[in-house]
Amino acid sequence: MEIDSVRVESSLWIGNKRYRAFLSGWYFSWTEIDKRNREKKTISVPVSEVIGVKEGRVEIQPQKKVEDTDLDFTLFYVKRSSKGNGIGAPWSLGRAQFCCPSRGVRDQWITQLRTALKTHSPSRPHRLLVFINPFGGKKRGKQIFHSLVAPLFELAGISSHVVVTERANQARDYILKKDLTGFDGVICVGGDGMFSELLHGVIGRTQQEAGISEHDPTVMLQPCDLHIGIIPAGSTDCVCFTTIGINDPVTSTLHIIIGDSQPLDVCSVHYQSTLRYSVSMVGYGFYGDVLAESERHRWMGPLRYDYSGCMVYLCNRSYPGLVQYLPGDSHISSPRDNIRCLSGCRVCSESKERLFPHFDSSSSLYSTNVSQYSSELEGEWVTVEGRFKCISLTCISSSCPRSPKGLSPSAHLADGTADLILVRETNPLGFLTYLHRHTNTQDQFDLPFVEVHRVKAVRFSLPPGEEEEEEEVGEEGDREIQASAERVLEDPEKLSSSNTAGHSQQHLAGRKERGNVTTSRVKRRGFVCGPCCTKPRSISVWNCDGEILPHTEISCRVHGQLVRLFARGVEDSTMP
Ligand SMILES: CCCCCCCCCCCCC/C=C/[C@@H](O)[C@H](CO)NC(=O)CCCCCCCCCCCCCCC
Ligand SMILES: Nc1ncnc2c1ncn2[C@@H]1O[C@H](COP(=O)(O)OP(=O)(O)OP(=O)(O)O)[C@@H](O)[C@H]1O
Ligand SMILES: [Ca+2]
Repeated sequence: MEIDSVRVESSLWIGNKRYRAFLSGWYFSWTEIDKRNREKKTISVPVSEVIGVKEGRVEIQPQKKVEDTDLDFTLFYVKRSSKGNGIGAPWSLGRAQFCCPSRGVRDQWITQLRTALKTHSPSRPHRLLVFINPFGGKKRGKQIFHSLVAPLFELAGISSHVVVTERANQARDYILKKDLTGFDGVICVGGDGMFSELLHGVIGRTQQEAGISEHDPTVMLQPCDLHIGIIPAGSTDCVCFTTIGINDPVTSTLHIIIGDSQPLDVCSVHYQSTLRYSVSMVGYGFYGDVLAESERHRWMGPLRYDYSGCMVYLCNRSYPGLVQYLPGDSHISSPRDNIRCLSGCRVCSESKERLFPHFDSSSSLYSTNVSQYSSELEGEWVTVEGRFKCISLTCISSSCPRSPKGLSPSAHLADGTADLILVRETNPLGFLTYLHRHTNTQDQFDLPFVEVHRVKAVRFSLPPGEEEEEEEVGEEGDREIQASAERVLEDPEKLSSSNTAGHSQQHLAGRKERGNVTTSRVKRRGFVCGPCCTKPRSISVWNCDGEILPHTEISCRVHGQLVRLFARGVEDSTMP
């Protein structure tokens, strides 16, 4: 065995084949040598993608040693599959069982590889806090974690504290209130709703600790260090799909183990003092109605969205609205430039300096006392008024299995902007064409009734005469209205009988428990639509990452690179 300061090299055997193995710099590679000493196929693994090095011949699942000698060691690493879904390809656990010429060489290899791992992969997590939603998606969260994720964590030497949730918002509250010392990240096993809980917990906690009032829409929020990992087990899994390229639990687990880090833009959605965060979609009109309708059919599982999508489509509604937006810098990028945000994206990495001009890289601290208020909100607002089939705002492309290229295919994960898509009133065929283009290669923005803008902030209001009649109900607020809202939450069918002061209750078929419930009473006008809703309505609801917002007139603002995920963006499948 030859060892110098930059390179370790020796002959090794896999079965009866001889290999020349090298560890140099960032890579470990092994090349087959045939009987005539000719070099054949080489496998090369970046040290940062080594999952673990074990003595002996180790199998995983069940993790056990098979018959071996003290000449063997096993290397586990990230293996890329060539068969993808057209966007990303799954990763699996690669395994190579090497036999060394002597025990001394074996021990040297194990030591050298483990040292290289520590040096070249310093930001791996050691301890994780895992939340499993047993009811998300097809209700397979617990099984997915125990059969696919936990054995890989064990192999990589990661310990985890697992909480199986018993109610909605438990994960969010845990992160906000409990001692998180010693955890290097928080993981959810579930869908976009579970991710949203972690997002609210992590952002809220970071602001509390930094003494920042997150409810102030003008304040510069403190970026969060605690990484979030997503093991997909939900119905849409949009955030996982967009940030990794596939919704596959093993691929997500491997990204977590190697400590990948992907910054992500987050949109804050404000109405007076209420606040929600969104990453994948703030949608009004079609997507709001689909969500409201789908909550009535939760029992259908992931299919509820397709069923509700058809029902709402057949209703053919459009809604009046006044949209104002603050454009992003069109010199940097545009939603129609056909540049896809891929792993290592230039637009995103160049955004960091612009987003954090006061970042001190030597101490890794973000100085908020230089300017507590963001200059990002300066600029000229643009106003658009009209009737819309749907209005969607997305910080990322929002690709998902249903729509592999997403709501806005050229959106960036971490550029500090969101894409605002305005689909004006059109005939049913036109709207179907728009929807259908989410599933094929045609440009969904190349339609006369669709416009898209890259923005930093958005405000939505109802046109004069359609205003929302709001009445805020806080924790100490009007108990009577709150109780009536909760009745509606329990049984949306009660909508028609729950009129208060002459107004019908908003279509709130939402989740079981909400912090600081705020309910709005909204005038409903217009025509009575067909199959899915028997009530007249000219006001829709907002779908905020799968949560129905209790207000119509909202203002949104993008916070660039506010959180970090255990991900790296979509890898370019055209690269070798
Ligand atoms: C003709 C085929 C058209 C297919 C059109 C597919 C467009 C899909 C765009 C998906 C964008 C997802 C954005 C992510 C949102 C998540 O934060 C959120 C929580 O998980 N998910 C949803 O709100 C879930 C939203 C799910 C929306 C599903 C809409 C399905 C529409 C089906 C319309 C069929 C018309 C058929 C006419 C006969
Ligand atoms: N134990 C629980 N009981 C009831 N609801 C829960 C529980 N744990 C979590 N939740 C809530 O369930 C909601 C949906 O969960 P999740 O996002 O995991 O699945 P999904 O809705 O099927 O997927 P998607 O959000 O991708 O459409 C979340 O908003 C979460 O707050
Ligand atoms: Ca963005």
